[in-house]
Amino acid sequence: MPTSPKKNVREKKRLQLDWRFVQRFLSIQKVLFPSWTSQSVLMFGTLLVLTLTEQLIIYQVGILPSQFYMVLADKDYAAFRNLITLAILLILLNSTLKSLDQYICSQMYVGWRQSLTENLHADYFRGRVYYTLNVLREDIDNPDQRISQDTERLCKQMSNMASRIIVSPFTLAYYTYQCYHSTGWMGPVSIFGYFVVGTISNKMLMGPIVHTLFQQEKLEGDFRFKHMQIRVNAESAAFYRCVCVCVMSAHTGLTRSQTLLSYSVGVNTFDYLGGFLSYIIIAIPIFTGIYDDLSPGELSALISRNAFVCIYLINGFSQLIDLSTTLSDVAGYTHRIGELREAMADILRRQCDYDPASGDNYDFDSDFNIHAGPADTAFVLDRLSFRSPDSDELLVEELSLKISQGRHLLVVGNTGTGKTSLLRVLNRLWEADSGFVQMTTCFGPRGILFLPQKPYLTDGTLREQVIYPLKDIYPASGSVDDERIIQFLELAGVSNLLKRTGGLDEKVDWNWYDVLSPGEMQRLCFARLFYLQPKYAVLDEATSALTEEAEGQLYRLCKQLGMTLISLGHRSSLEKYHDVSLRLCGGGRWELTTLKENGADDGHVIEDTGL
Ligand SMILES: Nc1ncnc2c1ncn2[C@@H]1O[C@H](COP(=O)(O)OP(=O)(O)OP(=O)(O)O)[C@@H](O)[C@H]1O
Repeated sequence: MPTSPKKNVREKKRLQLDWRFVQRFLSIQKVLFPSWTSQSVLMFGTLLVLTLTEQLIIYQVGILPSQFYMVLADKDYAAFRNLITLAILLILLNSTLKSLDQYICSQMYVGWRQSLTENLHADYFRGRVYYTLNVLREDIDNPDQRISQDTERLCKQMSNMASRIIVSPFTLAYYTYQCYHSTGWMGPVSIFGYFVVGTISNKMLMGPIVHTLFQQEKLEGDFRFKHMQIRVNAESAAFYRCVCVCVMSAHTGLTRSQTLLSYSVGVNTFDYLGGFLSYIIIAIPIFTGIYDDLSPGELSALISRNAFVCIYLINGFSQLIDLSTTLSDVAGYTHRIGELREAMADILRRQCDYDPASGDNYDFDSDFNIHAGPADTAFVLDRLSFRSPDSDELLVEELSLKISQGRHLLVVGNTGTGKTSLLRVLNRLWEADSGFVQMTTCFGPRGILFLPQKPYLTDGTLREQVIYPLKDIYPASGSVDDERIIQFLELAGVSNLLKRTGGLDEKVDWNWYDVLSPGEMQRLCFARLFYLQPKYAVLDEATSALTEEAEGQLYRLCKQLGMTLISLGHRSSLEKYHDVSLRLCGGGRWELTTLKENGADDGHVIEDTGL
């Protein structure tokens, strides 16, 4: 028996910098760097060359002061002039390289964000993954936020880290050598020891940050979602006069900044102590008399050079420690995105027996197992039983039924008895408990089209509303189509929209949901149905906001256009447009009855329209 998706809720583990983070991070890197010849790899290589060159220049700039000490002590004017020219050239070169480095980092950020978003979208919009994630799974909060904001922040942080991480091994190795050369083993050993102590204390302070970031992002998502709900349902909320979007996101922001406070005290202390350590290291060879034979000018030059080398080495380590702040953010975002990817892969494997890692293309329609069968049949249901996701009680038990062309079916029953759920099972949004659904017609504008209980409108022009889900003007010859669309808008009773929108192709600056009344929305959906003329129209209380008279007109039109109707509704007035009635009685029980002959009711509404 298939398990309910809601029972898949995984136990929440505390997320941190662990092996799971490494696995998730590497799997995201495979998306960002798909092959050795990919653009990201090329950019990364260029960045490596640039940052290394930049480091060579920085070294030259760093030892300039020691050369200045020498020439000033010797009062060598010609050498001083040459040194000034060299300094200006080096600084110009350095700033150019730095700007190029920043440019490549920002390009990498854009490229990474695009690749990762496309990769997430590919799975999110494959089959019915987005439905399962948003409606049925409770373990993945705010998938939309993970795809938009978290992806953006992850890519931004990684691009910020990129050049620093690339260059670290080289600078650390080079300056360790230079430090050893100037101070003997004491210098590098004390700096390494200092780094180890700093790393251990940072790791301890950083642990809670990854988890708080994860929690904060979750609450940020909930916060935005609440605002979005208010935005979409502003009028209903205003009637209730009860709007409360709590300040939860601000609250966790506070918790996180408290956690960050102790952490940044650690990082700052490490940075400042590092500055002093360099002088202690340089002081040792001076006080032990190693440099006693040098003149004051030579000693100043040496101290300056040594100070640069030691401070740069300490700075290299400090930067690594500073990077850990960014790393904790990267870990938080990586967990959120990694978790989403794993959940999507899991849904795809369960629902569609498809492995996204295989790289094959997945055809959602093939998922419906369209069987060769009688051409005049849409569904054959054989002993079908199903329940709602978080319930143990069957909504419908062992339902056997054939839905065929020309035999209009009305599904009735009390609220919550499972009428819409039957459609969900037919549409494979929910798994059946047992039994079998055989489909012989495909979903889509020409096969079976659903008009859901809540009308779905796009945010485009009036034409786009009518032709939805088709995207292009259909058929190719636009003018004929315009006539059809206008005629169907008239027949559906919403031709006034043409005036309000200013034409079929005028972009409107209002939200369709805010300005159309529920009845207008339902009528507009009927115009869509007339335009698409599917073989089967599934109408889920599609006329609930209309009068019985308007309902009658629209139903008769659908039948005259050759559609077979499968309707869900409460009104007894609907019976006269159907041949069979399926009553869901609750507790799994159902009754199938044949309704009396209704042909006489099909009055002529479309006369000589050529439709
Ligand atoms: N996503 C969901 N998760 C859990 N339970 C759900 C979900 N959607 C619906 N249900 C439950 O399944 C049951 C059947 O719902 P369904 O929408 O099929 O009712 P209906 O017969 O169409 O009712 P109505 O006449 O009000 O439209 C209800 O108890 C409902 O609360």
